[in-house]
Amino acid sequence: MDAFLKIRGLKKHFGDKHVLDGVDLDVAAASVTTIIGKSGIGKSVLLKCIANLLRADAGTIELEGKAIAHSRRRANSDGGVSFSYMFQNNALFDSLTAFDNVALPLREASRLGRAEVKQRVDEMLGHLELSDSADRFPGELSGGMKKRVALGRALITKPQLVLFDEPTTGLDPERKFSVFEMIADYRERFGFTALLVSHDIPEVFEISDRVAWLDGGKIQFFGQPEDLNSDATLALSGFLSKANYGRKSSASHGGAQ
Ligand SMILES: Nc1ncnc2c1ncn2[C@@H]1O[C@H](COP(=O)(O)OP(=O)(O)OP(=O)(O)O)[C@@H](O)[C@H]1O
Repeated sequence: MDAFLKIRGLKKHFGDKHVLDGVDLDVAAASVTTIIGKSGIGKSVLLKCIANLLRADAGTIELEGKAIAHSRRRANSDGGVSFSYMFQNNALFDSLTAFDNVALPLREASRLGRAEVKQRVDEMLGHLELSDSADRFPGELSGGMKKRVALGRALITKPQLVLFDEPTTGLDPERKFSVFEMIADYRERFGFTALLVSHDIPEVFEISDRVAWLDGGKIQFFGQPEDLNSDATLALSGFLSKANYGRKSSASHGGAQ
């Protein structure tokens, strides 16, 4: 069966820096795939190319067999796959309350009436433990709360594909766990396909069906988290051990250490 998201030969350079140099990646429908890699290696650039926020120099990106340009960023569109993007820096609107930030994509989609928008947003804020902060502006929220508002905004339209750029960075361990749990839970309920960028190794592996390691402009490893230790090259082992993950010296099995 064809991949839900299929990337072939993707290239992107800035000046003389070839950040993506022939990325191939297949993502199955309703799966969670996590891209890992060193800081500055090109993970966000890859997500931005998929989200159509950056134009690749070469290569193809297809969603359900259609070139990405034919897909839509919002749900309920007449054609293409609906997707949303959760920005690394949240990208909330400072002049809008938490409620209005989450409601914005629903209002833009605009087929829902006021009461239904309110009901959906209230429900989302409840899941995110933000009901008491609905009327607060981003400037009045903690870093973790802003992250959760951004998560709510990414999920409120029930998109088919969600791109998460470091959804848990800066959160305390408990909140980190609850954001991962929420992504897994929403995926279960709405069946979306998720592509994440994360440095939270090994916690993110708990919800990942597949892991893709980006290095040297290409996906150098693609497989299940369990296979990371057994199939890792020397270079990948080096990356994983710096991330405090993986087989250490004579350990017989992989897994978090
Ligand atoms: N718009 C841009 N113009 C010029 N260079 C860019 C641009 N966007 C990204 N880059 C460069 O591309 C490289 C990859 O950046 P990217 O943000 O994708 O890294 P990353 O793997 O997501 O890093 P991190 O894990 O630290 O967030 C970096 O060298 C960055 O400076």
